[in-house]
Amino acid sequence: MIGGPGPVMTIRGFGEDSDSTRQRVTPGTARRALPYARPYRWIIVVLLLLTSLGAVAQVASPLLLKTVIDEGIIPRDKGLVVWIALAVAGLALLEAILAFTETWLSGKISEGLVYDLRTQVFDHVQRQPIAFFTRTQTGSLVSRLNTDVVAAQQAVTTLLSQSVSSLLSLILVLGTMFYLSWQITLVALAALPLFLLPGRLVGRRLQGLMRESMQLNAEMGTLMHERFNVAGALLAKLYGRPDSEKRLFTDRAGRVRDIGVVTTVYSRMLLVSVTLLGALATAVVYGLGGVLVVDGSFQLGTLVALAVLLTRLFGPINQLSSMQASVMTALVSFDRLFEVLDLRPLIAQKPGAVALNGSRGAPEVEFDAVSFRYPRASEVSLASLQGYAAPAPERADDTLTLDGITFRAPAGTLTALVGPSGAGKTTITQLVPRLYDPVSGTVRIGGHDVRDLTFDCLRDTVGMVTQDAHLFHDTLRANLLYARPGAEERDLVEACRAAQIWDLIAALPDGLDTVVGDRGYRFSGGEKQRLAIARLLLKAPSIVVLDEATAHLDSESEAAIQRALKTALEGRTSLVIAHRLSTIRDADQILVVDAGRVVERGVHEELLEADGLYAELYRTQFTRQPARNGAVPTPGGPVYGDPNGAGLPPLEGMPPGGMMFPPMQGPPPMQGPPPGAPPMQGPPMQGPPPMQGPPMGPPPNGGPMPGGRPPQGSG
Ligand SMILES: Nc1ncnc2c1ncn2[C@@H]1O[C@H](COP(=O)(O)OP(=O)(O)OP(=O)(O)O)[C@@H](O)[C@H]1O
Repeated sequence: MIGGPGPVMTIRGFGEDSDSTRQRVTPGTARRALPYARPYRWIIVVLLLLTSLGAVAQVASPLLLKTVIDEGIIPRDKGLVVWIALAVAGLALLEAILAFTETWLSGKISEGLVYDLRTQVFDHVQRQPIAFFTRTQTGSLVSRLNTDVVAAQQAVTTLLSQSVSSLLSLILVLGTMFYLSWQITLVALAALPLFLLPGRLVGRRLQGLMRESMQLNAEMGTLMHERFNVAGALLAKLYGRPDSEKRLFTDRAGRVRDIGVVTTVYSRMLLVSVTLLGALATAVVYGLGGVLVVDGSFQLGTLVALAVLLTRLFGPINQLSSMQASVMTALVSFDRLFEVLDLRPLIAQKPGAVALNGSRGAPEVEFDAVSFRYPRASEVSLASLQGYAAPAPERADDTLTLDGITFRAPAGTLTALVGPSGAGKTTITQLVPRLYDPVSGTVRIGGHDVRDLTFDCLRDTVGMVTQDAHLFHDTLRANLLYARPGAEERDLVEACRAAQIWDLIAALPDGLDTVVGDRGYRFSGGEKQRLAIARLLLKAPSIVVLDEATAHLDSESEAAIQRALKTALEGRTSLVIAHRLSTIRDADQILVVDAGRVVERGVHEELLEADGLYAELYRTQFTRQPARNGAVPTPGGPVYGDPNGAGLPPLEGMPPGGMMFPPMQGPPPMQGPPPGAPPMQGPPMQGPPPMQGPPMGPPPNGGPMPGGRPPQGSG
């Protein structure tokens, strides 16, 4: 959610959305919640026994009080007084032991429940497809795992520790009172329905308030989450204004405060009304009982015992009536958790899914008439997790993002995807590891429909490096081991070396134990991508899906990434969203994607010759700078660095192989001097600094491009 400049933007959050907050608890929620107590049934049985024993102890002490007054103090029997005093002390000790054991047992149950619910929800959420996460607010999701889980647990604990003991206390206290004085007990019983009324009335209101409060807390959490991660903080620093940011937060925190006040008032109202009723009933007992004692039809000890019993009668009633309210509010939390648990992952592993035979080398990737549209929010997520209430019902947009994509990427070859922005290149690559499923057509790996393969197999087979490679806020080592937990130190070093990042890591004081900042913000874009390549190399997948960085990199990083990629793609079936000249030149096939379709396909020269979209893209994307003297690379003409064009001079204005940028004004920089030329002193004039790494110019012998793709089978 974004706070606009100036006055706080009106945000249609869930606080104002009646549907999501006033919604009643789904019928059957309580029945569904009960099985969560099943694993603890034996502890629950012991707990119930102990609480029942506690209830008996509660009734025993007023009876001892009556005995000590009527049979010990008034008849002056010192021996009996001492014995009863000892019994009271023993009873107090027993109650203390019971209370301690009950707390321990109920703690075991409640924390166990929190653990069970959290792990279940976490596991369920992590199985959701990527579309779920693109639609969901992280803060709201985290709130479900924190606040709702705890609220749900509190209800179960309250129910367990209070329900049986309160009910038993009520019965025992009433029975004892009846035995002592049926008249006074009848008066107390007459007041009983009054005690249940506030719980019933306030409980409903509390339920609504609870749901709203949870949602407002989640909104506040989301805001903090969004603003305090590095990307959000950066955006806020660059575009946000501290005052409007503060106002936005103050607004949300204010709503949390307001609802907190109302909730407290309602909860307190419940307690106060029950206490008031209790006090009124006690007054009746004092009045009625006192008159009976004065009349001599009642003993003093009995009146004292009745007064004490009465306080123990209202305690359980109070608990029972507030329990009703707390269970009702807690059902809201269970309901909100079940809502998440009921969300069936749109992409799931098929029963009987198979794994590929890993020993057969890199498999082929095939798209067969694949069409795709991004799932609608309602298909993958929950309105209450998306943070905004949709202003209107979601538009049914059935426009296809991909329309009938068909191609084969033969085993061990490089397929480059090029096309205008928004054409669908990333979408195509996301169908290979099943981040999404097509709406029609089939994506195959090694001849198998990807929907028939196990998730483990897909994870092992397909490695993906995105432009903005994510790193966890942990050590470099932990980030690398995430791809292959069992990797040894030398494997890590080797992968880092191959990814051209080892020198940098070795130079850090803590080496591999350096902690990466939030989302890898400690490293530059180029460094992060090389770390991601190292992670990919550790995983050693047989299919590589790569989105080349579009960012301008200095020539050194560019060359380093290129070398890293050379290793990463070697001997693997690769699908690369190409932004580099060297990639499209070295590609075994280029697919030109436009508006969700493959509009051209072939190799570089063929496509240039066809003078279609590719030739246009080539001129605009790959050779941005107008050439010297206004010349542009000639479609179909000789290509600098082309193995077949050995010895041909570079096209004017075109950077040497592997370099998309920068534009050249002078002769192409070379790492080494051209054959026969005197060694170059200093950087070349007017051009970018000389490249480190593989020479960027055409090889003198007309062989394959250095830094480019090795000949088939070399890996
Ligand atoms: N998660 C998503 N939900 C809905 N639509 C999406 C989603 N991701 C992408 N799109 C849309 O799908 C279309 C294709 O996007 P895609 O990212 O595949 O394009 P691209 O060719 O990779 O573009 P670029 O070169 O700019 O990265 C775009 O119109 C985009 O707006």
